[in-house]
Amino acid sequence: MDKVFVTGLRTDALIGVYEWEHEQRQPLLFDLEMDWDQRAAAASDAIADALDYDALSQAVKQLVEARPRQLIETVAEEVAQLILTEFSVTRVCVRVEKPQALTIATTVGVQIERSRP
Ligand SMILES: Nc1nc2c(c(=O)[nH]1)N=C([C@H](O)[C@@H](O)CO)CN2
Repeated sequence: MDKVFVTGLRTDALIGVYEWEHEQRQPLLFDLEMDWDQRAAAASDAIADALDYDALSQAVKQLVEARPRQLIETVAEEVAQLILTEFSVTRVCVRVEKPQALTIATTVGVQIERSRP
C-alpha cells in the first residue's frame, strides 16, 4: 500500500502525570504514517486528490496543544482517531516521543497502529 508520512512533527503540549507538567509546556514529537493510494493524485496533479500533509499536520498540532493530558497513550489515541475520521484514512501509525521526560534517556514514547473498518 502507498503511504504518506510526516516525521518529527513538533508540538508544545501540556502533558504528564506530575503537577508541574500541567503548567509547563514541553515538546511532543510525532511520526505519522498513513495508508493512501497515490494514483488519483498523481494522475490529476491536484491537491484535492492527495492526503494533504500540511492540513493534517496543522490539525494534529491544534488537537495536541488544545488541552492538558496525563498520558502520551491518550494523545496517541486521539491523534489516530482524528486522522482516521477527519482525513478519510483507513490505516494510520502514530509514534509519539517525549524527549524531555527522562534525564537518563534520550527519548521515550509510544507507537500505535489503528485502522478503520
Ligand atoms: N507509559 C507511560 N509512562 C509514563 C508516562 C506516560 O505518559 N506513559 N508519563 C510519565 C510522566 O509524565 C513523565 O514523563 C514525567 O517525566 C511517567 N511514565
